[in-house]
Amino acid sequence: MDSVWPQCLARLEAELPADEVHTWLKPLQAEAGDGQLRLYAPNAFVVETVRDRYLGRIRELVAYFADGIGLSLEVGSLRRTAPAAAAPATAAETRPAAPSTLPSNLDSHYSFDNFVEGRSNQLGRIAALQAAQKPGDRAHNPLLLYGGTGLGKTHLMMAAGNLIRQQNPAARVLYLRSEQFFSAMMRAFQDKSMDQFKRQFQSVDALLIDDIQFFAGKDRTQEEFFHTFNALFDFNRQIILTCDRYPREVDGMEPRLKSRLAWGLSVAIEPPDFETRAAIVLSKAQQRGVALPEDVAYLIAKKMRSNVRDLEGALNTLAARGNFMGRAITVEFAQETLRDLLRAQQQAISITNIQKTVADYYQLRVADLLGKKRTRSLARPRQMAMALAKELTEHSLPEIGDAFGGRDHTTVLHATRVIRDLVETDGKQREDWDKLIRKLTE
Ligand SMILES: Nc1ncnc2c1ncn2[C@@H]1O[C@H](COP(=O)(O)OP(=O)(O)OP(=O)(O)O)[C@@H](O)[C@H]1O
Repeated sequence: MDSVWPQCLARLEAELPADEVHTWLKPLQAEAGDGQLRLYAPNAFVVETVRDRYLGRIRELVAYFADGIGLSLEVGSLRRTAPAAAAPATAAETRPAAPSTLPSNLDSHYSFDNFVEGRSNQLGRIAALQAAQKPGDRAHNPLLLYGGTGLGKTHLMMAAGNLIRQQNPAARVLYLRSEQFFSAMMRAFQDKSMDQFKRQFQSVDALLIDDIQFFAGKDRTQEEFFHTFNALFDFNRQIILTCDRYPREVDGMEPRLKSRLAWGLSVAIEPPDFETRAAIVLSKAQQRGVALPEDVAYLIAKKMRSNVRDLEGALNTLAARGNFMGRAITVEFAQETLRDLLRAQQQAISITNIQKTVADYYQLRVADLLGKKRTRSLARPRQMAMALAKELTEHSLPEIGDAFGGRDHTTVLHATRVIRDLVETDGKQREDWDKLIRKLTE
C-alpha cells in the first residue's frame, strides 16, 4: 500500500508539465493504511487546486494501482512529522468558512455597462475589464486604481468583481473597504482567531480592497495585508485595490508593500472632462427614468466639475424637487433649484484663488505670475494659471489679461491654446492640470 502514492506520482510526472507537478503534487504528503490513502496538502489553496485539476486523474490511478482503497485529501501534514498539528482542518471545513462568514459585499448595481467611458477613465476601465476577464493574470495583478474622490474607482472595482462572479458563479469575490479589513483583523486579534482570519482572506478567488490609503501608519494591518497579498498573488488570485493617490506618495505605507503594489498595473483615474460629465449625467438620468433635457445636463456638467458624486447629487436634487413640485426640469428650473449649489462651486473659484493655488503648486510667489519675467520656469505656470482662469471662471479674456498684470487678451488666448495642446500631448502637464483642477474644485 505504501507504494501506491509514489506509483501514482511517477505516472503523473510522466503525464504533466514538471512545474505543475512540482507546485501542486510534490508538496502532498501521503499516508496509507486502513484501506485508505490519505493525502495531506500544506494549505487550502493546494487542496482546492488539486481537487479541481488533478483529483479525478489521481482517483483513476489509485484505483488502477490498488483497486478498492479509499482516497481523501485534506489540509494538514503527516502525524509523524507534525504531531502538534494533530487536528488538521479538513478541506471540507476550510473551504466553506470564507463564504459563510464573509459575504462578498458586492453591490450588483455597479457594472461596466453603466460606467460612462471618457479620456479620464478609459485606461482604468479597460484594465478593470481585463482583470475581470482574466482574473489573476500577471499583467494586471494586482490592479491598482488611484485618483481623487468620487471619480469612479469603487464603481470599476465592483464592476470587475460582479463580472468575475457572472463568469464563474462559484468564484469567491470579497470586497472590503480598508477600514473593514482593519476591523476584521482587530476582532480576530481580540478573539484570538488570527488563523481563521488568515484562512478566510487567503482563500478567496478575488480580493477587492477600497481606499488603501487608510492602511498608512497602521503597521500591523499592513503586515497582515502583506501576507494576504503574497498568499493570493502566489496562487494567481486577482487583487484589486484603490487608493486616493499613487501609493508611493502615501506617507506611512511600508516600502515593501509599496513595491508589491507596483508589481502589477497601476492606473490613474482622472477627473472627467466636460463631455464625459455631460454623458454621465444623461446616462444616470436615463437609468433613473428622469426626463432630463440635454441643455440641463450641459449646465450641470459645466458648473460642477469636482467629482461625479456631486453630479449625481445635483441630478437627484433636481429629480426629487421636480417630482415634488410637479414641474418639468428645464434650464430655468435647474438654475433656480441648484442656485446655492452652483454659487458655492462658482464662489470658490476666483482668479485670485487660481493664482494663489498655481503659485503654491509650483512653489512660486503670486507676484512672479503677475510680473514680466519670461523665464520658462515662470512662463509655463503663468500660462497654466491663465488657462485655468478661462476654464474655471466666467471672466472674459481681457478681464483675465488685466488680472495677470495687465496682459493683452491675445496673450491669454495663446496661453489657453498652448496649455490645451500640452494637456493632450504631455503626460506631466496633464497631471499638473488635473491636479490643479482637483485642488480648485474639490
Ligand atoms: N464614468 C462613470 N460613469 C458612471 N458613473 C460614474 C462614473 N464615474 C463615477 N460614477 C459614479 O459616481 C459615484 C462615485 O463613484 P465611486 O464611488 O466609484 O468613486 P470613488 O472614486 O471610489 O470615490 P472615493 O475615493 O470617494 O471612494 C458612483 O455612484 C459611481 O457610480
